[in-house]
Amino acid sequence: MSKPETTAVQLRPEWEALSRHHEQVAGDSIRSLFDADPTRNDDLTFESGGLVLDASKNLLTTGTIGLLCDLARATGVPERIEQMFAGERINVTENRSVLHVALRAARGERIIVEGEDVVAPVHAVLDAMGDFADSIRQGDFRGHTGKRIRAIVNIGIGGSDLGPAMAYDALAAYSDRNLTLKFVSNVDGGDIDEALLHLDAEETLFIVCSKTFTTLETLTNARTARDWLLEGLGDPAAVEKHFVAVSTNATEVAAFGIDTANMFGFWDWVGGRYSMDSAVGLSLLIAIGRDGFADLLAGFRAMDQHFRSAPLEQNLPVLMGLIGIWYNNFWGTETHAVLPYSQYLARFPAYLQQLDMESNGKSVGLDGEAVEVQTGPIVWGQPGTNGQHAFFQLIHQGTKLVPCDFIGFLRPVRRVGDHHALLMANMFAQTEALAFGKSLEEVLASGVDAGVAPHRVFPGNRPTNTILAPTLTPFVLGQLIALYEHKVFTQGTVWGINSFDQWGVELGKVLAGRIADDLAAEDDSALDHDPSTNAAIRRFREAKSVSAE
Ligand SMILES: O=P(O)(O)OC[C@H]1O[C@](O)(CO)[C@@H](O)[C@@H]1O
Repeated sequence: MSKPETTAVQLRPEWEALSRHHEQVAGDSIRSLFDADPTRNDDLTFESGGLVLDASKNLLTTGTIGLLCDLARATGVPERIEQMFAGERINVTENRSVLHVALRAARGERIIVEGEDVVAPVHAVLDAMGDFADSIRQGDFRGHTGKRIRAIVNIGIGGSDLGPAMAYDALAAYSDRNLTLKFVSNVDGGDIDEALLHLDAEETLFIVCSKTFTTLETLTNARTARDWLLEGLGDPAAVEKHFVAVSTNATEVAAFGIDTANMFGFWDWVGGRYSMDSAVGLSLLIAIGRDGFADLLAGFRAMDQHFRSAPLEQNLPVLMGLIGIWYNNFWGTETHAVLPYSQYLARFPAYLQQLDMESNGKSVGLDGEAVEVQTGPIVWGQPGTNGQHAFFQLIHQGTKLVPCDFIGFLRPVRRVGDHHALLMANMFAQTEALAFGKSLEEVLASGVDAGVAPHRVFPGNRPTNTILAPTLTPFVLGQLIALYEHKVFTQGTVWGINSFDQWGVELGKVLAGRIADDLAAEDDSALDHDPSTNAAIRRFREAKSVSAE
């Protein structure tokens, strides 16, 4: 691996300029910023394809945005965007291109990587997925005993689970309600046990989804699913009609016993957490149909084009990335909350946790040296209004500064009474309360007892982004996901890290393999872990021998 020449970001004059700027503005409040410039939201509201970002309830000015964009230019964000779209091997530790943007390129577009167009094969797989989905939705594809497929179980984990699972919930209103979809990920047997509880083997299709097809959880669950199917149908030939695979690894798919004719492929230039718009989205495509999936891809594509072409000062993913850096690196915040005001997006924060934290949870730079600035934040969140009744207390009155993204929709997916207006009233109220708070004088003036008054003060000055979209459609979901994908890339570029590997997950996997052997071994004389781990293994072995008696 060649080590690029880089300047540590904290040594750049643009970083220094931001540090000085922070000292100058640290005493400002969001309230004082609005007092000084009552129309600042006009200058701090940005739009792309109907998606609106109002960044005015942040601890920043247009001057801050200018300085942050200078930093982005100095660290090569525009060049890195071009390198990604051109298929350069920017994932240097794995020597791979990073081309999830090719997954949503329009039919007929060409992206040439090492002499080969990658867009035509993408559309060949999409076409095969669409045909397969049609045959299931129309009842042409049948199970081993001739019954229609009515339940689909996606078996995968991480990027092979979170994306389709999140999007299936998000787009439930667009899904074929005659089909039941389940997502099984955890190696905890309870996951698959519960998922299979009310399913009929004759009507169930398993999609075994794994980029590598070597992942312990997925293969363990897939074997359990196969046993369950064979127990139900009694004929090994049934596997062919009830199992398909999504993978880059045909050899392992065949070794598992799935005919590679029933495999939907993708490529090593698609990272797991960037893969939901590849064949990894097969379960989703079956649920929402090929047109729905095409709309989703069009939404991704619209945001890709915006990211590639909009000036940095107007570029939504770049701005969200830079605002995150402003808090993470200059205000010292540790976490970032994502708060969708949509029950359909309940799993969006969990999806973003992998996208963001697996991408930017790094402490070594592209040059192999330790990074000396803070990198990726801890990402967390829950849908509104539920979060309000759980952890918003801390965001309003706690000692920690938590920058938040509030995501809402102008119209509901389906109107149910006046729920939507109440939902959105809450979202707007929260961002107002967080920004402007309620002073001691205001609390006292409202007649509150002086002894209790301090407890009822809202300090305000808590920063939020407001993201508004017309309504939650497949297109809008695609825009939102791509918005966050490119935000993460922007941040990784400024910090000088590789957002596309995940070596940090490996050690635990290796140790788990060794410990699984230890748990199954005849005796514990060979245990060679630390004393605490050895003791835990012994406790487990003892409990096992007691329950076996
Ligand atoms: O799709 P696979 O190869 O089963 O991997 C699943 C997940 O495991 C990880 O490698 C982390 O362990 C993720 O990056 C990936 O999305």
